[in-house]
Amino acid sequence: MAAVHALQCSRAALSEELSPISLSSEISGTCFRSSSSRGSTQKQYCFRSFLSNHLSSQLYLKNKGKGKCINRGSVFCEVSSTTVQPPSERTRSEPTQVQQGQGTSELRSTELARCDLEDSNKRIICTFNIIFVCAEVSPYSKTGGLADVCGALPIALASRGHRVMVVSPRYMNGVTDAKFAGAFDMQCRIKIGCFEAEHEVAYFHEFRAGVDWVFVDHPSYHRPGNPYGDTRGAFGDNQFRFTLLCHAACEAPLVLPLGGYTYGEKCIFVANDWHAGLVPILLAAKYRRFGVYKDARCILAIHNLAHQGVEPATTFSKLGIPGDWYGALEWVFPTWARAHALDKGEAVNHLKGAIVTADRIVTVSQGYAWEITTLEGGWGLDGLLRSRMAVINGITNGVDMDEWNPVTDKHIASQYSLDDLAGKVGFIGRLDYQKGPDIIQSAVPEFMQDDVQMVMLGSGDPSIQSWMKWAEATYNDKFRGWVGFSVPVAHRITAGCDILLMPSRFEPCGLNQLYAMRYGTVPVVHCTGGLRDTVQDFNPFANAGEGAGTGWTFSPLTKEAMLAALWTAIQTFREHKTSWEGIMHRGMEQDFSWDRAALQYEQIFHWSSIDPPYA
Ligand SMILES: Nc1ncnc2c1ncn2[C@@H]1O[C@H](COP(=O)(O)OP(=O)(O)O[C@H]2O[C@H](CO)[C@@H](O)[C@H](O)[C@H]2O)[C@@H](O)[C@H]1O
Repeated sequence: MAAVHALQCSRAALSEELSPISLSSEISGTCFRSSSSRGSTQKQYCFRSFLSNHLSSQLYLKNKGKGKCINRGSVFCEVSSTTVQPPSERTRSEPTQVQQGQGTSELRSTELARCDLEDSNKRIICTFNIIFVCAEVSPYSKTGGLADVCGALPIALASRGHRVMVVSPRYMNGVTDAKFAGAFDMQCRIKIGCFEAEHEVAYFHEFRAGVDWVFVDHPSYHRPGNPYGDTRGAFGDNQFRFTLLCHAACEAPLVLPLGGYTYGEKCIFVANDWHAGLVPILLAAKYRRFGVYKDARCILAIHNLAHQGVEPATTFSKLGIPGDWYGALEWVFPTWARAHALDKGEAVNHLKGAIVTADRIVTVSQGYAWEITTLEGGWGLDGLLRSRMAVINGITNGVDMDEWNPVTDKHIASQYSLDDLAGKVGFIGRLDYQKGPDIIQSAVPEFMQDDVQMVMLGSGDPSIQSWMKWAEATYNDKFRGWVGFSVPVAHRITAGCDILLMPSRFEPCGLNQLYAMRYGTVPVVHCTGGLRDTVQDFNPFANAGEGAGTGWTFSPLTKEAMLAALWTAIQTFREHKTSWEGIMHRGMEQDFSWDRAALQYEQIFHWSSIDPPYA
């Protein structure tokens, strides 16, 4: 009970900004700082990072002493009796599995077998030079989960002994510029030939948490708004801006003397989403054919297949890619998607280009790795993805344990109420088709009849934004809608609600349900993608009546199914307190640390370096 009390204490009240709803009121306490659960969680985490740092350096020294290390540039690689299965054997049967329509479970068990990382921890004794290329990275720039991943995974990899650089634009929007204050001009200028001109870019650099954070500076990154657009919509020159990023990222390991030494040619690039999609093509077309980057590899990390970077075919000649590589980016829309009779549907697709040239492909959960190879989840790329099935893996995202820690979270207050039995339900996310806010919209009139309170945070679709304002006015004592993007409010909602609702139509991984579980907030989610992988349905009868599961999943994605799951959850919250505490406990006890995912990424890097370059 003490632990649960501590958990309850850490469930802070929502912010003053969300008042006047009193989401939690009566009992206040300074609470969780003295919580025993906090102590143990922190200790375990510290011990794990200590152990992994210690192990990687020990292993390196040990093998160096035995003369087992080959120093290949800056990559130390053990020649060992490793039992890593050759990629061809490992993957031969997989496309067949999917074609035969075997279920997800078979596929998942194959994937799990491939990422048997308990074991790989013992046998992989390599360090890599790793270059992440991404359009946004937390805490410097963020609109969503891509930034969270690119801000945390590199640190986890660096703590395991790898040399890691993250390359992202230096956005100066007049509002969040101070976030880049620790990054200094490296006085290194290069000229990039693309879009019919030579464009000079500069590099800014900050070394933090063991990682080289490199920011590409160019006037096109200096404007109000977020990384992709402003209040009037997406920027019209995004293709140019991210083409520039890809070129600059490919040059960075060759030209930047970070800590006195360049990263050199022998590196592993991790190209994130379409914005970095030209990286594997450039490596092959611009560099490798002239003998540069012969030993480099590129992993494509797909966070969201719905965004592909599709532009008119005529833009190909501006990308700075040799003309004979047009086929890699070529994309033809199906007839039904063409605008008019003379429209030939010809386009270039940056993500498609990366899919056909990357050495390996990673998605952010195993469920999503399978979904993108299906007609329903492939967004037109399922055929191509099936053809590369042998090199696709799913690795579930982790959680930044420092940023999302209910024990030390500076954004949340400490008041809470054990007696407040009105279920508090929250939603955090972009207001767009993917996240299913329209399903919530359709359910709210019925849902508000119950003794519940609901808070939504997000921005996007103007019609949903206006509806949130309408709902707040209509159900003033029960509903709050916060239109905008606010990390502190996201933390407060995660901590203050009893239930987090995620009716996503598709969800490659989803981070909010992971954050929620870590904060003892119970997720109720649509059974799809990473949500299905990470939330286990509550079963009160499992474990000899002790119960099992960490939340509720519902399917199909309808108002009725969602309300049924919500009402079951709320009834459990009200009438079965012990079961509820069990669900909270099990959620909080899960290991969502990036250490686990970092191990799996290491395995992928290792496999990619066994195979010759794909393109
Ligand atoms: N209005 C708001 N104010 C403050 N914070 C807000 C906010 N709206 C969203 N956020 C924050 O942004 C992040 C969104 O995470 P998601 O997992 O939903 O990612 P997203 O769909 O953007 O990205 C894609 O990439 C990620 C990472 O791989 C995948 O998990 C995901 O499934 C995929 O769609 C969370 O940290 C959330 O708290």
